[in-house]
Amino acid sequence: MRTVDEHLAKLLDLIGPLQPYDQPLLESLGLPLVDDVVSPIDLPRFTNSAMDGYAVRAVDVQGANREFPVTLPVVGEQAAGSSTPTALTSKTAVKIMTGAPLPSGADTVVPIELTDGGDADVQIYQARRAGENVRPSGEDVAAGEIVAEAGTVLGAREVGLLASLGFARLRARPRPRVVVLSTGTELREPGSRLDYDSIYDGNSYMLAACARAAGAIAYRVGITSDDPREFADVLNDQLVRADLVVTSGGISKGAYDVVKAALTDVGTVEFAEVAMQPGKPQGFGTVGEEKTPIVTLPGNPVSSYVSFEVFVLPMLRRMMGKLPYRRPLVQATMTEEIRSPSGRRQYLRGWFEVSSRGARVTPVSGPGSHLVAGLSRANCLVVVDEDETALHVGDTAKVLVLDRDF
Ligand SMILES: Nc1nc2c(c(=O)[nH]1)N[C@H]1C(S)=C(S)[C@@H](COP(=O)(O)OP(=O)(O)OC[C@H]3O[C@@H](n4cnc5c(N)ncnc54)[C@H](O)[C@@H]3O)O[C@H]1N2
Ligand code: MOO
Repeated sequence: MRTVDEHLAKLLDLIGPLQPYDQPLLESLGLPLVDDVVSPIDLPRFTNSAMDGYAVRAVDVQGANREFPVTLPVVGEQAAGSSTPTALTSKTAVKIMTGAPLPSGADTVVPIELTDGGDADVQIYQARRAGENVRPSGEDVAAGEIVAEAGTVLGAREVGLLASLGFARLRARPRPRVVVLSTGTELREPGSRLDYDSIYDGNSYMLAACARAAGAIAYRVGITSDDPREFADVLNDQLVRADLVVTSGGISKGAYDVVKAALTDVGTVEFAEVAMQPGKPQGFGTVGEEKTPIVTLPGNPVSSYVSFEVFVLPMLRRMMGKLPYRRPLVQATMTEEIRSPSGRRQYLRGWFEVSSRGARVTPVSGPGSHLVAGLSRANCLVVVDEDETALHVGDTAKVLVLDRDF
């Protein structure tokens, strides 16, 4: 049996980062930048007022108070976006709004609450220091400065900054298009009627959701039967829109293992056993003229989920240019004992929490790879290495905390 790490290395070899292109800014949310972004402008663009009030020279209002206000003539008004620059001479004031350019000659702004709010003349009730309530141009960003480095994953704050700098589009790698197929004659679409031995197709929904949560575009094709010909036809039809195909089921040792039957000796697909639990049977390779990568996951739902986490998620991240490829392991203290057979890396479902006592993890659900409700109650996977057979209360466990950005 090959190890998880050996298998993952082979999968990562199968694909590379997708070709970047200019994407609309909002579409690049969650994607890493391909290039450093250099600011074309200063931010603030121009020196402006932080308050609604009066732009003045600090020396002209020195010593002002409610008993002895300083009175100045109001020589103009400056609103944000009015496009007409104003200037101010000694011992005058310009009425100004928040965000409006500071008139030349002014060096401070007296908030309107500290004046009588006059239009022709204004009484100033409190002195301000030079620079108070003034937002200097370039204070935040200077033109020519690198504001975001290549590799930065764009979140809401970065998108806000880049829009503020005038970027409508950015070079980023496309989201991989993932075609998800589930196989099994026993499967039925949710919402349809069940026969006595049929079950609903949970996996194609779960895997499509996993792909979407990873930042990919998921095409859930749904169910194909255990007929290898039908599977091969559906697969061929889908290749045109796939950067990666992910299948579930039909790869173990049963009489109707459709994926294995259809893909053995086709393209470069190979089937292997990986020293992990769940997720022992695995397959991968390329199919079709374009050599589209395909990963065939086991049908047991928990096996499918864990295989996606461990193998497909790193592939999608590599295609998008996101680092690291693998979800980081964190340490947590076991609150209960767990046992594990040696020779296979175990991924046990757990509940991870951080409190004043530190990070702790508690096993959730049994180890059966059919226990989907148990899986849904977990928020992490406890990773027990191949050579470990037990973790005791108080031991430090390695944990993959699910659903977190990294
Ligand atoms: N003789 C052996 N039998 C099995 C072995 C083995 O080594 N020797 N390995 C077991 C392991 S481990 C796994 S995992 C499974 C993998 O089997 P397949 O990938 O071929 O999957 P299926 O047989 O098609 O299905 C397994 C199980 O999962 C259910 N299933 C399948 N698809 C879905 C779906 N879309 N939604 C919900 N449930 C699904 C299916 O009904 C089966 O119960 O093989 C073991 N057997
Ligand atoms: O290894 Mo299978 O993937 O346990 O259930």
